[in-house]
Amino acid sequence: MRIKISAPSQLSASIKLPASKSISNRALIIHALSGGNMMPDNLSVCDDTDVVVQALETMPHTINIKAAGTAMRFLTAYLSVREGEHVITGTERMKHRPIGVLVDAMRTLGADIRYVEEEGFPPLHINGKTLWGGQVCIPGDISSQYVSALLLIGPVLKNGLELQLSGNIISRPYIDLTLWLMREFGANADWASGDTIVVKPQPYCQRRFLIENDWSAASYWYEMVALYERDMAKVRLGGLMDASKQGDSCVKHIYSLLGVKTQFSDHEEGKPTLVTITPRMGPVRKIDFDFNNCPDLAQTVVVTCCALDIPFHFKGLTSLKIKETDRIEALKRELRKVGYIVRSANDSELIWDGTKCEPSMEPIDTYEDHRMAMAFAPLAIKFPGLAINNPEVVSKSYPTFWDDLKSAGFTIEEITD
Ligand SMILES: O=C(O)C1=C[C@@H](OP(=O)(O)O)[C@@H](O)[C@H](O)C1
Ligand SMILES: C=C(OP(=O)(O)O)C(=O)O
Repeated sequence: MRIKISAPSQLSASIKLPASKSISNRALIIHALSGGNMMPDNLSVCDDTDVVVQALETMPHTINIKAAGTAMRFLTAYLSVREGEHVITGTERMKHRPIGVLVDAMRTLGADIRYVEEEGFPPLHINGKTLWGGQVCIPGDISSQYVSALLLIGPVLKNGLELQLSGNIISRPYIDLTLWLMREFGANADWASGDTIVVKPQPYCQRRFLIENDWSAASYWYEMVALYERDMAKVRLGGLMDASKQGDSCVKHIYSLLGVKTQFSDHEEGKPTLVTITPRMGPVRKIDFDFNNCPDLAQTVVVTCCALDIPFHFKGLTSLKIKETDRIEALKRELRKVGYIVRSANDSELIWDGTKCEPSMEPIDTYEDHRMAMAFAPLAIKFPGLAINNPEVVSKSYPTFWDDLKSAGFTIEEITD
C-alpha cells in the first residue's frame, strides 16, 4: 500500500496516545512471573505487545514474536526459567538481530538454549527449568534489552543475580525503567555501582498497575508542531507522566531547543496528565546531541532538523544499525529523496551541514520500520502530497497513528501506481 499525505494549514488536535509498549511488555513478564491474576491496566494494543500477550496466554510450542525486539529478548529469559520446551522465532529481520550476548549470559546461569539456525541469532530452542542465578558479566554496549531481560527474571532465580556490565552502557534509561518497574512490583533490585546491578531473590508481588502513555509516540506530534509557525498549532496529548521514567520523555527538552513549548496541566503527583504543545519562535541555529540514552527519538529529531534547516551533528547512534532496519542508512537514503544530503561517520554519527540536492519526491520507503513512517509523515507539512510506502508498519507501536493524523485534519489518500 502507498499513501499520499496533505497537512492542514493550522493544527489543532487532542490525541489519545498509545500506551507505552516498553512498560507494557515489562509489566506482562513481571505479571507472569508473579503468578498474578490482575492484568495491568491500559496495556498497549500494538503488535509488539500483542505478541507477548498471546505467547503468555497460550504458550504454544513455537512462539512467533514477529518484529518485537523486547518480546524476543524478554521471552528468551522468561522461557528459560519456566518449565516447558519452546522455539521462539520472529520475522526475517528478527533472525538477523543479534541475541548471542543474552544467550551466553543465560547459559552461564545454566539455561538450556540452542540456536535453531544461525549461531548468535533467533530462532532459539529453549528448554525451561529452575535456575540458581549468581554472577554474570555482559557487554552493556550492544542493547540494553539483554540487560533488562536478565534483570526481569532476577527475583525468581534461587540465589538472585549480580550483573556486571562492561563497555559504554547504552540506553541506560531503559535499564532504569526495568529496575523501577521491578521495584513497583516488590522486587529488591538496584545499581550497586556505576556498572553493577544486584537483584535479590525476593519474589514479585501482585498489585493493580496503570500503564502510562508513550513518550516515544509523543515525539511525532512534537515534530509536527515544530514544523508549524507560531500560533498555527496546538496539540493536546493525554495520559503522559510529567516525571516519567521513560527515557524518551526527554523529547520535551530536545524540542524546547527546536521551538516547541510544553505545558503540563495541573495534576495529582504521580498520576498521568494532559500535555499541551505549541510552537514558539526561535529554534537553535545548529544542534549537537548524543542519542545514547534515547535512540528511538533519533529519526524524529533528524527529520525535524532537516525540515527546519538546522544543521546537526548527532552521536550515540551505534544501536540504530541493529534495530527494525539499519536506521542510519535508511535515514540517509530517504532524506535524499526530499533534498537533504546527510552523511554518517563511525557507524554511530549522523551529520548534516545544510547541504541540499534537488528533491526527487519519490515515495518514502519504510523498511518495515514503524519509526521511518512516523518520522517522515510530518514532512507533509513542508512537502504537500508526500507519499509513504507500506504505511501499515506503524502497527508495531502506534496502530492508530494514521487515524490520529486524520482526526487532526490531515488528508490521507491511498494511491496506486
Ligand atoms: O527496553 C526497551 O523497551 C527498549 C530499549 C531500546 O533498545 P536498545 O537497548 O536495544 O537500544 C529501545 O530502542 C527499544 O525500542 C525499547
Ligand atoms: C527499536 C525498537 O523496538 P524493538 O527493539 O523492541 O524491536 C523501536 O520500537 O524503535
